Amino acid sequence: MAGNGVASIGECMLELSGQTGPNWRMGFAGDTFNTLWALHALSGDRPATYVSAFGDDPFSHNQIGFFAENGIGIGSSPLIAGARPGLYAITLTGAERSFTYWRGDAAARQLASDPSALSKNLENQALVYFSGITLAILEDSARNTLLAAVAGARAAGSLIAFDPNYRPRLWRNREDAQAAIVEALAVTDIALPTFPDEQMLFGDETARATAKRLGQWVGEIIVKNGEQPALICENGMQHDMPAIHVAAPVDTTGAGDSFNGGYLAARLAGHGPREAARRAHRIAAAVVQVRGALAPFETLRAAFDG
Ligand SMILES: O=C(O)C(=O)C[C@H](O)[C@H](O)CO
Repeated sequence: MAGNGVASIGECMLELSGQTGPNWRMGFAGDTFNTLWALHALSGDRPATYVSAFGDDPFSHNQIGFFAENGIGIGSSPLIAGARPGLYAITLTGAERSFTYWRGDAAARQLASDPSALSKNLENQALVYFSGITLAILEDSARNTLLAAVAGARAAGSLIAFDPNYRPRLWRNREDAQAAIVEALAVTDIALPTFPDEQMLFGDETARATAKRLGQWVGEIIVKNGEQPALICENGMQHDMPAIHVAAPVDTTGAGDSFNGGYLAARLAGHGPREAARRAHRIAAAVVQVRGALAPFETLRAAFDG
């Protein structure tokens, strides 16, 4: 029987954001963590676990401390001697973000190094979330371990949610990314792709084409498309859900991840896909108005409740 918890699997980095002159603000972020952050803010009664691997340096300690202060645990995730977190910096052109990474030897790459710890982390979860970035940072055999653990959680009754989140630079080639993402979709209940990513990776011409392709494997699909409407597909029914126009966005980092967190929180709370998408759009609109990927819990809660 699946339990009450929510777990997200991946890499949380050190984040440099909000550059003003030579000064940067350091925080913690990473796509799957950003989603868990919003999901946890909006479903605080559910135990939240960030499933990854961590180092033993001061930055890893601070990172785990930051999670704990905000009510997010790390379960049985490995702590690896001598390892440390990855780092990324946000550069803004207007509000549009681009990222520079230092992450090649991050501890998180070893998140599947202990298969039994990984499976244990996925026990008693109402929902397990992961992304294409989670897949991309793993060696082939570790990726197979991850997908087997996710399939095990699904067989035990957890709902599995997946965002293909394509980062070309993290993959050896396009074919590897396509194959791994299709394998992940085969164990997914709710897919949350972004149209421009799917267009880049699979050549889809429209969001509807993306939904049709993913419909081979997944019953519930939400195709995000920035400021364009999101396309919701559930059991063959399709709806366009308009996004919210933000007059003065400051930083688009984490908007899609936070949308996912809002959508999943709403679905877990019993809302249908359309109401979940409405709330998720409000969450994304709130997140583009703060610097960095994470908005304060109160901001997220106010947006969720409308
Ligand atoms: O790009 C990544 O791997 C990140 O996780 C950094 C950002 O937080 C993320 O991309 C925002 O979606």
